[in-house]
Amino acid sequence: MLSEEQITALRQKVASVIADELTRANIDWASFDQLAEPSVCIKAEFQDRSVDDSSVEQRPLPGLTISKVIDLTKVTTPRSSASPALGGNSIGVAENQNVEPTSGTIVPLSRNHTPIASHDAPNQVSGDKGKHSMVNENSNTSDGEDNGNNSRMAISGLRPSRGGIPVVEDNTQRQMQVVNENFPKRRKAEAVGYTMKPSSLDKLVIGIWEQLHSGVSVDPVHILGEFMTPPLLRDAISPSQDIAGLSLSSSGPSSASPPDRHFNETTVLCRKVTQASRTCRSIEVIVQARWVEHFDAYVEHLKANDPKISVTRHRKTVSAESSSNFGWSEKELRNKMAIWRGYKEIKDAGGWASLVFAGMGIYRFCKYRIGFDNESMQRLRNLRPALEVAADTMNQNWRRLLSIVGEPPERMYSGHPHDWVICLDGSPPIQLRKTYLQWDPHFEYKHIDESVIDQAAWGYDDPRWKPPSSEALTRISSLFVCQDCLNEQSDEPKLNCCYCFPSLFGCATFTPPPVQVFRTPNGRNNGLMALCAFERGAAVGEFIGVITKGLQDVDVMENATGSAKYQIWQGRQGNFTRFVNHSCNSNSQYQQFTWLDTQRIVLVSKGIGAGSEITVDYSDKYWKGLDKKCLCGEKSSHRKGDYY
Ligand SMILES: C[S@@+](CC[C@H](N)C(=O)[O-])C[C@H]1O[C@@H](n2cnc3c(N)ncnc32)[C@H](O)[C@@H]1O
Repeated sequence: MLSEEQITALRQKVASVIADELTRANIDWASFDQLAEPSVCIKAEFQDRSVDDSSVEQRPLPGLTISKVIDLTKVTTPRSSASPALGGNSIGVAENQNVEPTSGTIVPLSRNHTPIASHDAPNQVSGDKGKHSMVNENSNTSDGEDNGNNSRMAISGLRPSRGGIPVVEDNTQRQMQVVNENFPKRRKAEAVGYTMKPSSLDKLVIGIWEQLHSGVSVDPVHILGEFMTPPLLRDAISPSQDIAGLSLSSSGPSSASPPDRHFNETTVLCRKVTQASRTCRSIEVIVQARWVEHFDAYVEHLKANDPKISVTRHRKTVSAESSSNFGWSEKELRNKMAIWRGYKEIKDAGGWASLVFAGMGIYRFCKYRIGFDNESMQRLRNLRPALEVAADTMNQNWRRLLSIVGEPPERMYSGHPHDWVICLDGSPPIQLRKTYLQWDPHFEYKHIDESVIDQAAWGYDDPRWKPPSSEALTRISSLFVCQDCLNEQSDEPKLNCCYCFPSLFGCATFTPPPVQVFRTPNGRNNGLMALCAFERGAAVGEFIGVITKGLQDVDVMENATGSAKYQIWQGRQGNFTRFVNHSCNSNSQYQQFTWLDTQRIVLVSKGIGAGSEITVDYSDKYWKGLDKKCLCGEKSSHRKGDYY
C-alpha cells in the first residue's frame, strides 16, 4: 500500500515526465492555429515491467489507466484577461464553467484541511430548523454534466469526493444564488447609518476607520525602549562605499555589510520610526485635547476664587502664563489652542479612540472647523461605541496611551470585532450571542478565516476542489493558474501573480475588512455595514463557513463543482458574510472564484458607499414559499407585489 506522500511523488513524477516529453517532442506549435477545435489525447498506462517474457504483452494494471481527450479550444482561443471582478465579461461563474477540465490533468495538489471537531459538526446540531439556505446553482451542478470526469484520483493530492450527494429538493426555499451575469445598472445605495459623503466630518470619520483597519499599532511600547538598541545605521553607506555595498575604503570589502543587510536593517528602523511617529502623533493630540480641558478648568478655578474679574480677563491671564511657558506669542498660542479645542470637541463626541486613530486630516478639520455643527457632533456621538469596539478588539493596547492623560488603560470590549453588534443610535454595543438567544438559548458563534471541512460529510476531501484548467497544462512550471486572469496563483506573495482579489488571496498583508455588524432598525435583526467605501469590483470578503452536505431547512449556501454538490453552513462558525441581508436592489453579489484549484465564493461590491449597509440579492428561490416578508424597503423591488 503506497503512502499518501508516495502517491503524490508518483503523480509529480508522471506530470513532469509528460511535461518533458512535450518539450522534447518536435511539435509544430504554429500549426495549432489551423485546428478549429484542438484537443490532445493523453494516454497513460501503469505497467508491470518485471514481466520477463517479452512475448507476453505487458498488461496495464486494472483501474489505473488514464485515457482522456482534453479540449484545448480555450487555450488557443484568446480570452479576456480581465479580472473576475466587476465590469467585464469575465465574471467567474460563466468562465469557470467553460474551462472545466478533464481528469487528464497533471497538476498535483495537496491541501490541508482542518477537520472540524465532531461536536461542531452541523449534522449533529439540532434545533436550527427554520433558518435560511442559499444556493449557487450556476455551476455545473448536474452529475451528468461532468462528462464522466469523476476519475480525478490519479492526478490530485485530494482524494475524489465520495458519492452520496445529498438529496436537496430543487424547490427548497431559502436558497440564494451566485450571480452569473453582468451587473445591472443600479442607483446609489443609501446609507443606513452614518452618511459619509466625502466632506469634512465624513472624511475625518472615514480616515479614522481606515486607520483602525490598516493594522496600525498605537502602543506606547513603540516609543519606550525601542531605540535603546545600538544604532542600526552604523554601517550607513558612505561616499567611500559604492551602491553595491562593496567598500572602496582601505579597510576592504570584508568590513562592509552587504546591501541586503543594509536594506533589511533600514527597513526595521524605518518601520520603528514610522510606528513611533504615528504613536507620538496620537499622544500629541490627546495631550493637547487634555491641556485645553485643564486650561478651562484653571480659568474656572480663578473665576471661582475671584468672581469680580470677568472670565475673559481670567482667560487672558492664563493665556499669558501659558504662552510664556510654551515660548510662543499669545497669538501663536491662540491659533494653536483653537485647533486643540477642536481635538477636545472631537474627543467629547467620538471618544478618545476618534482622536487616537484620526489620520492627518484631523488637523485641517480642526483648523478650518468646517462641519463642526451640532448634527455632525451628534453623528460622532452615535459612532463612539462603534469606534471603541473596533479599537479595543483590533488594537488591544491602544488604551495604554490614555494613561498619559490619566484615563483608565483597560479595554472595554474584548474578543473578535464581530462579537459585538453596534447600535446606530449610539447606545451601547450588544454581545452578538445575545441577539440570537430568543431563537436559540445556546447560540454561540465562532469566527473563522478559512472554511472548514465537515469530516462527517466529506472525510478529508474538499468537495470544492476543481481540476486545473487546460491552461495550467500548458504552463507546467505554474502549479496553480487562475482560471480568470490566467496568471500563476500562490499563497506565497513573492510567487503570486494573480491579483483578481488581492485583499483576499495571494498578497502579503491581510488587514481586517472595514465592516461592522449592526442592529437593523426594521426587524431584520443584524446586518453588515461598510465602514469604508468598497469600489465596484472589490472583494468584500469570502463566504466562509463549514463545508458540508445534506442539510435541510437551515441556512446554507449551496454550490457545486463539476462533480460534487456541497453546502457552506454558517450557523455556528463562519465569517462576517453571515450577517449580509437581502435587498432587491443590492449593492454586492456573490461570485465564484477559484483559488489554488479550490472553488471559493466571494462577496463582490457593486459599489458600496462608506456607512451603507452591505446587501445581496438572495434570489427569488430563497424567498419562495418562505413565511417571511422582505423588509429591504426597496420600492423598485421586483418582489414588491409579493411582499408589500
Ligand atoms: C443570512 S441571514 C442575514 C443576517 C440576519 N439578519 C441575522 O441577524 O442573522 C438571513 C436572514 O436575515 C433576515 N433577512 C435578511 N434580509 C432580509 C430582508 N430583506 N427582509 C427581511 N428579513 C431579512 C431573514 O430572517 C433571513 O432569513
